[in-house]
Amino acid sequence: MDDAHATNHTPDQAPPPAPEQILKIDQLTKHYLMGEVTVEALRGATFDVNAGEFVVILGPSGSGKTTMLNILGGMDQATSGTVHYRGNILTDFSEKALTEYRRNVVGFVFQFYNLLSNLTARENVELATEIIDDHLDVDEVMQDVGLTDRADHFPAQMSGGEQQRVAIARAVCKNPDLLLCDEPTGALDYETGIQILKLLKKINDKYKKTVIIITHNASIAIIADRVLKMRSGEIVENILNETPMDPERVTW
Ligand SMILES: Nc1ncnc2c1ncn2[C@@H]1O[C@H](COP(=O)(O)OP(=O)(O)OP(=O)(O)O)[C@@H](O)[C@H]1O
Repeated sequence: MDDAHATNHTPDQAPPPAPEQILKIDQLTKHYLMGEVTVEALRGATFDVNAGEFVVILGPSGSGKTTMLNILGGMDQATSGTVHYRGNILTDFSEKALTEYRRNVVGFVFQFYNLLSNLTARENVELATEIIDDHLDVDEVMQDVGLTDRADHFPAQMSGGEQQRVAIARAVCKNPDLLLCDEPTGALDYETGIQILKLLKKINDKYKKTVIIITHNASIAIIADRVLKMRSGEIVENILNETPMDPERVTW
């Protein structure tokens, strides 16, 4: 090969780096024993998630979405199969390692907010940061979620959408690697739900957090980078979306 060929690969022409994998889920099963009956909540679910992706897991009631999210969040144990988190085998973690994982890696957003009612919005967010060394700035995150003016209000003085914003601020402020959201718009009206989806997209863009949303609402899928469809404990479709839409385009 002559010199001209040897310099063929300029930085401009170099192929883009392979996406960094954050989660690798392989043949995951979860069985619940209910008296004599075994409920198979997960039946060999298999998929990967790349760092920074906005993922929507879609499925009807009972398809195993919450079970999946709880295992990915280190809150439940799989029956068999593996979950790798950045190359570490989460499904082999000790209780101590799982506690660290829940504390430092995962931010959780629940359908019904789960705020402490005797603390203000700001105090709810601050409390979550107290156990974290490298948390984000509380004021900046309160501003991101549009709640600077409501920071001193108690949950009972706030609308559902505002309470969900506090819950998102609380999860994001921990500076987690993974933001796991269980039906985050499920308890909200349409307009408020869209605002919450916009906020989650903003967090995904600004802080480069990997966001996973589980929902039965198929309309939300258009905003995702990756859509995973679940049925009866299995991933039946894994769709990469090259052109995710703005949440304003979602209708239901
Ligand atoms: N703790 C439990 N004990 C026994 N069975 C359970 C438990 N948790 C979930 N299941 C069962 O596992 C299956 C999957 O439930 P899961 O909550 O993961 O589904 P889902 O897709 O999140 O449903 P939904 O959208 O209604 O919340 C269901 O049949 C459910 O009844």
